[in-house]
Formats: sequence, structure tokens, C-alpha cells
Amino acid sequence: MIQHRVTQYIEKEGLFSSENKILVALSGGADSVALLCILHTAGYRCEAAHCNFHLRGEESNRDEQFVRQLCEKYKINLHTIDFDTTRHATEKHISIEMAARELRYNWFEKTRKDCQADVIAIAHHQDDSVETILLNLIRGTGITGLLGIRPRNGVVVRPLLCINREEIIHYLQSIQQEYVTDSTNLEDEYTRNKIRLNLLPLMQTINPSVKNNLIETSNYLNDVATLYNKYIEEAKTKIITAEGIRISSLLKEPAPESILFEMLHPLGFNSTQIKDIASSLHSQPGKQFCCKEWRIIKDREFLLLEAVQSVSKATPPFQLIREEQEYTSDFQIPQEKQTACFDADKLNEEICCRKWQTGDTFVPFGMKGKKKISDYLTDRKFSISQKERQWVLCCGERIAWLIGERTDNRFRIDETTKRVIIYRMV
Ligand SMILES: Nc1ncnc2c1ncn2[C@@H]1O[C@H](COP(=O)(O)OP(=O)(O)OP(=O)(O)O)[C@@H](O)[C@H]1O
Repeated sequence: MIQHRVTQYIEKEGLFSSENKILVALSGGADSVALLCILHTAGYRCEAAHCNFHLRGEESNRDEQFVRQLCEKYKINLHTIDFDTTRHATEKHISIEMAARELRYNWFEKTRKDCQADVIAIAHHQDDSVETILLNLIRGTGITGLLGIRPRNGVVVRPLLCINREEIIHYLQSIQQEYVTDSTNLEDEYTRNKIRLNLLPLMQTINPSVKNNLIETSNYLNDVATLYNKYIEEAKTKIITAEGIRISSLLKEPAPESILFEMLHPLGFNSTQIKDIASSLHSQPGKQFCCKEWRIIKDREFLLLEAVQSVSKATPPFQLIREEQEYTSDFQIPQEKQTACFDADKLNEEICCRKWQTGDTFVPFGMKGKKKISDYLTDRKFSISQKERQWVLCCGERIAWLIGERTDNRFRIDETTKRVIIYRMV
């Protein structure tokens, strides 16, 4: 029954045919075990790929052992790989989950090519899709986020999106097939679990068919999105110019904010920032503000979003003279703003001078805790152009001096200081 539904779904969505070779992403969990069993029993040519992320000690090796035995049982060729996921995450400054995902999908694609498979089959199912829709909705999303997980993304296919978790477990019980269970709770999984265990059951008390309804709605929205995306692409060609994103043609549109959302969300703007931008469409000419790596300028007839990439490359309009000396009891800390003194032992990483950037923070001398430079300058009533002219002295990744303004507490001179470094603007 389930097998029939899955094969029908594969045909309906045109995911692959009996001619194709399928590389099944096999974690050993119920979903991917069911996927492999269904495809294999239905007569599709399958190979399997398993990643050992070494994140759960012995449990990771247990999973690998399990998938080896499973593939031996069904005489399916298995590809395996070991990843140092934690190192990858640290090196790339990304979450463990992101690192695992990146490693996994890159290696699946390499393996697919090596074994000449046509597609990579992933075992996401209906519940995953429903949870993704709710997760996106909670975080704020555009129409694409409401489509849930789609059955095909290039060579990656998801044949189980027509069935749910309960049906998968029931199927495995009916064929007496075992699977392994993951005991971790990665950060993103934590939110997902909350949706799965708390939110969805609560929604079901209001309407028991909520999951189905969400899937139906997302399928319906998928058709709407196809038309809508065409419209967005057209709108984009009108507004993306050499100087930046120039939003003038949209001023007359009935719902510019939603269109802006579809265009700006993929560039990393969040809904509050997009709202700010949308409201600036009607602001006084001359209004300017910075948002992410963009400068937004309201002109008389249009709003221009200009990428500010060259900031860090520019040369400062001043010179910095550096001196170093012993810290003695008679050392007088200069009071003028053009000079800053630091504990030499604390200023111990590579020094560079650059313009401040959105997101930069520092710990202002005499204040408690970190402060965003942007907020600090705003509090100090700096105008947009004054803000633009502000430079910082960095020690490695940290900001040591908002030049001409304030030093950072972390580099201050104290009773333990042995040597002092003095920077002077000339
Ligand atoms: N260690 C693994 N080895 C092979 N395939 C895996 C592994 N982990 C996950 N997969 C594949 O990915 C599917 C989804 O897994 P899971 O739900 O854990 O990941 P996710 O983070 O929700 O998904 P994704 O990273 O694809 O967005 C599994 O059903 C399986 O097909």
C-alpha cells in the first residue's frame, strides 16, 4: 500500500524512473531505512551512502555498523565516509548542524557522480515538511518558506513526501525491519522538537487535520508561487541597476512591501529591516541609513540600495603614530581624544585600521558591557555622514579604539600594566 503510494508519487512528480540509478542517503534512522526498503522492493536500482559525523561517540559507530548489516542483507552497495564535523564547524565558523549538512550534501554529490547515480534520494517526509513550514512561519518567511520541503531540488529528490512519520513506522513494523534512533538534540532540532511535541499536538486539538491542511495549502501555494516568482523576476530586472537596487517602479504597486520581502529576504535582510526600507519609500528625500552591507538613500523619485563594499579598502584621512614605552607611576594618561593608550600585553594581536562596519561592537571605556558601534554613534548624535567617516583600530578581530572617540575597556591600562602603547592621530 505504502509502496504503491510512494511509486505513484515518484511518477507523478517525475522524480526518477526504473532506468535510473538512485543513491539513497541512509542514516540508519526509520525514515531512510524505510526509503531504502521501499525503493529496493519496488525494483529500483539503489546504492546507499552513509556519513559518520562522529558526533555521538559510540552511537555514531553503532549506526554505521547497522547500515553495513542492512546493506549486506539487501545486497546493496554502500558508500561510507568519516567526517571531523566539529573541526569543520570551527574552521568555517558555522553551527555543527550546518557543518554536517554542508559536508553531507557535498559528499553525496561527489559520490553520486563517482557511482554514476542519477539522483540522490533523501528521506524527508510529510511531517518534516509540516514542521519546516511552521518553523519558517515562526521565524518569518516569504512565500517560498511556506512551500515546505519540495520533492525535487536539482538532483536531490524526496520520494517520501507523500507519507507521514506514523505510516513509516507502521510500514517498518509490518515488514519487521529494525532501525536505529538518534539520541541527540542539536540546537535547531530543539526548536523542531518543540514544534513536533508541543505545537502540533496543540494545533491538532483545534483541528485534527491540521497537518494535512498545511500540506494541501503548501501544494496550492506552490502553484501560486510559480506565477508570483515570474512576476518577482520581472520586477527584479527593472530595479537592479549598476548603481544598486533602485526601487522606483514599485512605488505605485499595490503591495510593494511583499515584493520587497521576496527580493530582500534572500539578500539577508530580516522582516523588521524590510519594513524599515518599505516605510522609507514614502520618507523625505535625503533620508539615508545603513542596513547590513547596504546604504539606503531616499531620493526624490526612488529609493536606492547601494552596496557598501569599498569601505574597508579606503585609506584614512589621518596618520597614526605609534609609540611604546615603559609604564611608570608618573605616566600621565593623555586626555585629548586624538590620543589613545593601551596595555601593550593586551594589544597583542595584529593591528589594523579600518572603517567600522555594521555589526561591529566594542566595550566602551567607562561603560558596562558590549555596545554596537552603530548604537554608540547614534547615542552620540552622529549624523549619517559623520558615521560614515568613523574609523576603528582593531586588534585581531576586536576593536580597540573608536578612533578619536573612545577606547575599549579590554585593552585599558591597569595596575598590572608593564608597558604602554600610545597611538596618536596626526
Ligand atoms: N549520517 C547520514 N548519512 C546519510 N544520510 C543521512 C545522514 N543523516 C541524515 N541523512 C539523510 O538526510 C535525511 C534527513 O535527515 P535529518 O532529518 O537528520 O536532517 P535534517 O537536518 O533535518 O535535513 P537536511 O540537512 O537535509 O535539511 C535522512 O532521512 C537521510 O536521508
